[in-house]
Amino acid sequence: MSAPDLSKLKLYYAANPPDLTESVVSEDEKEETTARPVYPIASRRKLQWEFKGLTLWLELEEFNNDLTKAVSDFSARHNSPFIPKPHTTAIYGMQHLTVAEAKAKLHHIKERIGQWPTFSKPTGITQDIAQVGRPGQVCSIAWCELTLATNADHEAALDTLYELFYGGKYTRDRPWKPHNSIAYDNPQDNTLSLLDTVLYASQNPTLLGKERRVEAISLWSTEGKMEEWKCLDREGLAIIVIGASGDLAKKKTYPSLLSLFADYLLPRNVIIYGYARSNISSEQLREKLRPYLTKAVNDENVIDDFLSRCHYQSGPGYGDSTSWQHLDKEIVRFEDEIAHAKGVSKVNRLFYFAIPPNVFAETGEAIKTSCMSSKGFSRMIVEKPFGKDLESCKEILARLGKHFDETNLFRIDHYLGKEMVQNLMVMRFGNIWMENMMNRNYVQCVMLTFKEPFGTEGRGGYFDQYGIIRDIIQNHLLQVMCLLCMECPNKLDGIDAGEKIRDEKVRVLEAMNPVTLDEVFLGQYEGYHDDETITNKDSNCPTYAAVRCFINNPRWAGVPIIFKAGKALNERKAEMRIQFKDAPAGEFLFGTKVPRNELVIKLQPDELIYMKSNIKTPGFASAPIQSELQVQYDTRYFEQNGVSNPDAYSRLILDVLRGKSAAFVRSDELIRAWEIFTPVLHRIDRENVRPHVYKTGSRGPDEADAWINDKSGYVRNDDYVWYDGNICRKTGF
Ligand SMILES: NC(=O)C1=CN([C@@H]2O[C@H](COP(=O)(O)OP(=O)(O)OC[C@H]3O[C@@H](n4cnc5c(N)ncnc54)[C@H](OP(=O)(O)O)[C@@H]3O)[C@@H](O)[C@H]2O)C=CC1
Ligand SMILES: O=C1O[C@H](COP(=O)(O)O)[C@@H](O)[C@H](O)[C@H]1O
Repeated sequence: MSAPDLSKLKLYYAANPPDLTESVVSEDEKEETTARPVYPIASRRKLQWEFKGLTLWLELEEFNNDLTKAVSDFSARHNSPFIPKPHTTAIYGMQHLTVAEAKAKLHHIKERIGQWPTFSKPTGITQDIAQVGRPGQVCSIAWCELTLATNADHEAALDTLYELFYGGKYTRDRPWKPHNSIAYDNPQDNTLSLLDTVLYASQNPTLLGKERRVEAISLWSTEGKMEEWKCLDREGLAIIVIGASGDLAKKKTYPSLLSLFADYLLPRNVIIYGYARSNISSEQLREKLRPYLTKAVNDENVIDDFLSRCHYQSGPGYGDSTSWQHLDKEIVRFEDEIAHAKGVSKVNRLFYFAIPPNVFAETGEAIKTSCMSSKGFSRMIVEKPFGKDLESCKEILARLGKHFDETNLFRIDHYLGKEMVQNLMVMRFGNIWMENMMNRNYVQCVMLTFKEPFGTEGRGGYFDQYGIIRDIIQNHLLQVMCLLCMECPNKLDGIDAGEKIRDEKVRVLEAMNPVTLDEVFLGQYEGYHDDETITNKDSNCPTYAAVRCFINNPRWAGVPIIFKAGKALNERKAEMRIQFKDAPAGEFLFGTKVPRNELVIKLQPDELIYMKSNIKTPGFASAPIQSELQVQYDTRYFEQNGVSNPDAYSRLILDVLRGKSAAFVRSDELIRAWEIFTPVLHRIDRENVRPHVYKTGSRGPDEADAWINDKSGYVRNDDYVWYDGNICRKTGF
């Protein structure tokens, strides 16, 4: 994101700050005021204020934790107290309600207000000093805030809140002035400055450049000084990683949870239980996870803190209700502990199904009967592939659907959380050239590629039953293709945006015919059966596949779509490649065909977009030469800022915690995806179709390139390749 346009902001600095000697301060502070006229920063007095009663805070959506980070940076920089949670205050200091009464009312907010209207981008930055506060508050403080605009929807929501909490006995001043305070300070030796805040905001563009949703309304006891404030309705979280002994859990799930934890994106009151059949101890699990965690976060203290919250329980099976009852008891014990020690009354549960699909349904059923939360939501994240074919998918849908509604069931496809996939909306619909060229008039073929340099590596128990089409193509590549090829949804934001996007994806799938066997090319790497976790030593399980399909709609009719995926190949790579048709002037103008334009959107290992384009050979020569228009994310965005992209799983797990479902797979998408692939998968199994053998570490079976070129009309330009992190010609420039 570019730096915000600060010229549009109102910058407000109190023109005539009040005379501080007239401040209304609390009794105990008065003495101190007269005792110490000058204060070195290091031994600064506490703020001169005292609040009373209960307060309602709106906790706003954060972008990579930006508000929390701003609060923390400012308090460190100014040696001022840390605001316990970034917030916009909705009601100050209520003294007419007991905590129990207020809590009871709090739980009616959802039904009365539903979703609080989204706040527009901040409209100003304010630095001011106040001596007398609002009801319940006696204070003298300086502060810096991001000022938010209010409108009729916000005013109406706030009216409802007041009515709920005051029963119409208290008339509030209109209009409301919502704001996010990022720092408080002592007025006497206040070191906050407007300029400082403006500079900080300009270096942290999300602070001013984004709309924010209200994620939670929390109730605080704001009695006394800030350090004594206590959240009365803070949420806790129990995460249950099912299949904790497995490959996904160690490589992706736990490291992503750690990243969220390190970035303060998980509640501090969090506990993580692993569950699987393997008989290991919690300590053994921690030791197994540690090497993977150190790759995600470079701070041993944070890792130790995280691991101290990780526990493990084994059981005889995933549908074993006794094991789930036992786990439930453990979680309840945790809930009681934090309720007692920290006043946390709401504890959500997040169940992560990192297991093969054949045990999804029994797991869900056992959780439903024995391990649901009675104190918060219970959400399920279910991995792909969702079933093995159409029939099993429908069975799992039905069995899980009986117990969990769509708002609590998240079918994850982590490719939807990758930066370059999330970028597709803007790429496709924010660029006029892209919108105009992405159709059958210009595009020769679309190719979606997944390559991995390792084989099954102990995952044979799962992989041999599924194979590469079910593992990668039917879900990851198909999902990416839908986003790349779909029509423009009429919304990207707001409550129903997720449905609108998924409606468009389903339309693409509905325009595709089921794949037939002659549209499929299969391969298996040499030595596949040597993995001891593969019991069928004659297995025809494909570890490589190329598949051709078409999207039969006016935009794409006749354009071959190629999916290509393989394990144990020469490199790790995932990309979308759109090859355009020949430039008509090429041959008659330059005497030779010029290479075709190709738009490549690379998901990994690094994020990159380039358009292979023809330019004149630099210097005296004039012959066309292929070059590239390129954006490399690392050098363009990340290196100089010392940041990197959040990983796909972290993004998606966060979406689940926030109840956002747009990047998850809806049941009708799934059914259609299986309708497209099930007939050919059954035929491969039934007829024991033998795959072409290829060498480990190669580009795949020798015959694959010719098959793909024949099926797609793709012209490979071997002169010009991606090599060692750079695009280069093998000869010449
Ligand atoms: N590995 C990865 O990188 C990714 C995996 N996934 C998906 O995650 C899920 C799990 O994959 P992954 O962790 O790689 O696979 P694993 O083979 O490692 O399986 C995970 C755990 O499930 C249990 N398990 C394995 N096979 C069976 C079986 N036949 N019946 C019952 N339980 C079994 C094992 O635990 P125990 O024996 O201790 O009970 C194992 O530790 C799959 O659906 C996969 O598609 C998705 C994205 C990436
Ligand atoms: O879903 C899966 O994905 C991984 C590859 O994920 P990536 O993010 O590293 O590209 C793959 O290894 C695994 O077989 C599959 O189940």
